Amino acid sequence: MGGEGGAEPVIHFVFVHGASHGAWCWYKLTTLLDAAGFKSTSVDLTGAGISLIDSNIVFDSDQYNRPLFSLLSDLPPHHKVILYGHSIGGGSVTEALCKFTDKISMAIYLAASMVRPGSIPSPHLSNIHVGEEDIWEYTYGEGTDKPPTGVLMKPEFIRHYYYSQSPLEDVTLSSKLLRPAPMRAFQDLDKLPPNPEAEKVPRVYIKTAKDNLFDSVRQDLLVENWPPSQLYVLEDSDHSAFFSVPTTLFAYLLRAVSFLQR
Ligand SMILES: CC[C@H]1c2cc3[nH]c4c(c3C)C(=O)[C@H](C(=O)OC)c4c3nc(cc4[nH]c(cc(n2)[C@@H]1C)c(C(C)=O)c4C)[C@@H](C)[C@@H]3CCC(=O)O
Repeated sequence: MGGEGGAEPVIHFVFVHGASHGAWCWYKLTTLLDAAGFKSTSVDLTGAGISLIDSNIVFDSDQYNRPLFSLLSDLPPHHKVILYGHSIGGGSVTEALCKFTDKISMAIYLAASMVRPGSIPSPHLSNIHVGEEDIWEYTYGEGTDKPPTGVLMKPEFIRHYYYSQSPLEDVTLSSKLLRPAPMRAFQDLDKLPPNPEAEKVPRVYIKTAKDNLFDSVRQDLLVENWPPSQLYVLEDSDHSAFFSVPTTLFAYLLRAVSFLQR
């Protein structure tokens, strides 16, 4: 899996965050993995985390995903990784799966967008609609007469929708780190041509049962439309399992990858 040339192949996880989040959100899970001897890398997509780019000038999914694509294209020959995406980060995972199929041994989707390449995603899959105010705050980087360029959840809704079951310290920290997400980059995620080779890579879906943002019905719909090889349910998790149930998430991760070694 790792193929470093040493005695034991290194199992290497690559983590991809969802909207407004960054590499920082994986700190609990990567601490557990590193302590257990695995290799883990968390990326900041363009305009997220500590990326120096303003998300209002991220125009498409290729630009948004570039840090992930660079990481995958720089891997040594025969080195494969396990890609792990949260929420809309699942769209980035699927794009990477299609572009770098031979670099990926497994794709794991955590409460994530998992849409089969070549299919037309149902409009019911997402509750987030461009320009609607409600729980979202929009940024108009090109003027108010143009479509919005950025989107961020309003502070008063963050606890309920992202982190209802998570420790308060994580909510406090996240509230300071969330950044507007690049609307235009999301609009072309999940619009991929069919890719039979990418479909051969094993996929795992992890459902979050106490999720106030991406409810069970819509997660089930994704799973039904593109059945994964393994399905797990985190009964006590909100949308952000990396904060609310990190140790169960770690255990499921180990169980999921144990199927690769058989
Ligand atoms: C507004 C347009 C754009 C979009 C934005 C968006 N999607 C999510 C967020 C934002 C700003 C979130 O905050 C949440 C997330 O990543 O949390 C960390 C998002 C989700 N998106 C999902 C699925 C999903 N989204 C879209 C489309 C868009 N999202 C717009 C283009 C699709 C498709 C294919 O159209 C899908 C399948 C979930 C994984 C989460 C929760 C979203 C929800 O409850 O609706």
